[in-house]
Amino acid sequence: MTAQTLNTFHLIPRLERQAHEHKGHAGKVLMIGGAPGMAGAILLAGRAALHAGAGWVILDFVDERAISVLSDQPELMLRVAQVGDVAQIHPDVIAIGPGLGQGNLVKQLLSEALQSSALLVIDADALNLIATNPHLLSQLKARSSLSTVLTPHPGEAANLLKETTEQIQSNRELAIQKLVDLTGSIVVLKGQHTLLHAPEQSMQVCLRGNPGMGVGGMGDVLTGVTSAILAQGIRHGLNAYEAACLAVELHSVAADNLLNQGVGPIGLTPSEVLLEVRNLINIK
Ligand SMILES: NC(=O)C1=CN([C@@H]2O[C@H](COP(=O)(O)OP(=O)(O)OC[C@H]3O[C@@H](n4cnc5c(N)ncnc54)[C@H](OP(=O)(O)O)[C@@H]3O)[C@@H](O)[C@H]2O)[C@@H](O)CC1
Ligand SMILES: Nc1ncnc2c1ncn2[C@@H]1O[C@H](COP(=O)(O)OP(=O)(O)O)[C@@H](O)[C@H]1O
Repeated sequence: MTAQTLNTFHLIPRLERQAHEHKGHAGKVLMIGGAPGMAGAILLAGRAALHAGAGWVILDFVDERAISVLSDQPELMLRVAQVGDVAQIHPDVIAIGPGLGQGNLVKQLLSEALQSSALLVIDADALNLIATNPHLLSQLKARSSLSTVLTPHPGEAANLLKETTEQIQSNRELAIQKLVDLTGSIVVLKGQHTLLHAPEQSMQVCLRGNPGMGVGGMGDVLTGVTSAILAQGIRHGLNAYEAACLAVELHSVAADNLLNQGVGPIGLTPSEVLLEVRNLINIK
């Protein structure tokens, strides 16, 4: 199979806000992560979701101590993660994984997310948990079609397929096909020339982006942007595959725009990229 080059910006007008719309039309995103030492990952994902247009963004922190030090974005709703939150909050989209860590509570939170009817974005440690826990994998497979987006980098893809990073990178198209077959989900295989694929969808490749994106937190921003586009797409006529494709292209083009403005590649930050994503979504 040969991937088609991603070309999604014609979808942006569908996200346009009509005069009568309120935050409910932009969707509610619940993000779960932020274990000790990794609060920044979920905070970046949350800030990205906010700047990419989600109506509400609620961050569930695994590390309760993190909440008191994170006050630079008061629009975010900060909570301590607990079993039962998904049922209480009723999110449109759940993103789980950035800085999630491992452990029993985290497994229960992931299992709860996998059983919910919300759209799901699964990243980072949540992918590694699925890779080592057949019960979580079967819960993932039981989800309805095109309701879940997985965003592995090559290391996480290797864990899921029980291969090495080198094997993944030596044939990325084969790897993403195997990931789709294994999980039945929308898969975003990150890295240079990010690939997207899903059951019954055509494989896409993103030829945008640059090595300035190789910095901790850049994937967390993609998780946030993807969640926000999914959340807005529900009431704006974008399916989850279209939303994932648009998010990847926005993220990469934002990083390229910054490069063209003389920002980076060395020292380009995820925080700058998420602001440029907002600029791109609002261009008419
Ligand atoms: N501010 C915070 O709090 C932040 C917290 N974070 C959180 O930290 C946790 C650990 O996540 P992590 O991804 O950094 O480490 P990890 O899973 O060991 O994978 C690294 C290995 O994967 C591979 N690999 C990756 N990309 C590749 C590529 N393009 N091309 C090829 N290979 C590639 C590569 O493997 P190698 O080549 O070495 O075999 C590499 O060594 C996680 O929860 C995350 O959310 C981060 O989000 C950062 C900001
Ligand atoms: N050389 C590159 N060219 C294009 N995109 C890149 C390059 N390096 C990294 N990226 C992108 O940056 C992001 C890094 O994500 P990830 O590895 O999950 O980082 P983190 O876990 O630190 O947030 C992905 O979207 C990836 O596609």
